[in-house]
Amino acid sequence: MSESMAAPATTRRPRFNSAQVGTTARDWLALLKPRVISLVVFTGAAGMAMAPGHINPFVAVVSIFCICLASGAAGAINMWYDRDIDAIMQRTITRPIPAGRIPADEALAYGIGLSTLSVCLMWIATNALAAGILAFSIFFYSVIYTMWLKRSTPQNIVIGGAAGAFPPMIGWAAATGHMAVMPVVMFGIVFFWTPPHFWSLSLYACKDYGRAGIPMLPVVRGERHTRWQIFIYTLVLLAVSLIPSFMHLSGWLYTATALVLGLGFVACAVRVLLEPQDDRGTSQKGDKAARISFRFSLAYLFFLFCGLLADHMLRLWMN
Ligand code: HEM
Ligand SMILES: CC(C)=CCC/C(C)=C/CC/C(C)=C/COP(=O)(O)OP(=O)(O)O
Repeated sequence: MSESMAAPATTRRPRFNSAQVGTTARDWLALLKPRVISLVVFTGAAGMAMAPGHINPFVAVVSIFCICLASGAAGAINMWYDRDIDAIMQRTITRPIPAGRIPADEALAYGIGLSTLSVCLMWIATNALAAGILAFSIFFYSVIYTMWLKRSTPQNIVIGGAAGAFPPMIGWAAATGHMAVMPVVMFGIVFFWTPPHFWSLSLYACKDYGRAGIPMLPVVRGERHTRWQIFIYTLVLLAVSLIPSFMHLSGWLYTATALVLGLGFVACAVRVLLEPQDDRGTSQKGDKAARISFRFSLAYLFFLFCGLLADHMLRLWMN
């Protein structure tokens, strides 16, 4: 399959509004990709908690709420734009727009409205830097990743992953009004975590992406190549995760956490690499190793940032 692919034709539906189809609150919530938000918000809160000085608790809660709103709003714009391919893929066919429970134009208005609200509220509650990075993250995910990269290159999530890596920087900026090395390192960790996170899933969602014409790595370069890329990126991630230790930004507790989790992730990647497969690299075990690697990726990021926070608190307490 070529790297530059035409977007699939948009599904045509009769015009209707959400009152006519009995849209529920659950549908509006689903548009925000709430489970993804939970981890995005946690990384943003971690960036804020790592920052020096004291942040007013009310401002902290409002800032975290803004990251939550922004991430959800970007997810809604993503679902609006991707409604044609979401209607083709098994994994996404029951989403509110392809299932006909929310009209596409209402989803777009919702996404734009929440985006505007989140950025304005962040600016009022904190500062221009935090609001600016928040606005840029929404733009990066909904326009650069969703509308451009996702349908045009198998490197889509490597570059697009930057969108999801900004929240620790947003949290830090909200607390301090400026940037520093630590939030940039946290950005780097999430950035290099994204490829093994997503490519693990893409190995078992490969047929769906192929059918929808999306040039994800296993569709374009094959599953064997993707297995190697997952392995290489987990090694790079292990190295990047140790930067806080080498730069004396964190202590032994974080170093031990990063080593244990990092080696665990590398072990998952080795299992993905060595899983019994046919000549094309397709698993003969129902993609068990890739499913484990995807689940481990979520636990990895959560516990790594827990380790960073625990280490930070321990050092504050010791001093
Ligand atoms: C461009 C970057 C990313 C891509 C392409 C990506 C892709 C995906 C996909 C396709 C899923 C499956 C969703 C489903 O089952 O419908 C998923 C799940 C998930 N992602 Fe990512 N992801 C990215 C970045 C992130 C980031 C930055 C975070 C958080 C820091 C994150 C957190 C999660 C979580 C928590 C889930 C599990 C959701 C669930 O249990 O349903 N992802 N991701
Ligand atoms: C503050 C802020 C704006 C943060 C943004 C956070 C962010 C970029 C999250 C990305 C999460 C995600 C599920 C991407 C998948 O999109 P996809 O379209 O490839 O996946 P899909 O096929 O499941 O829709």
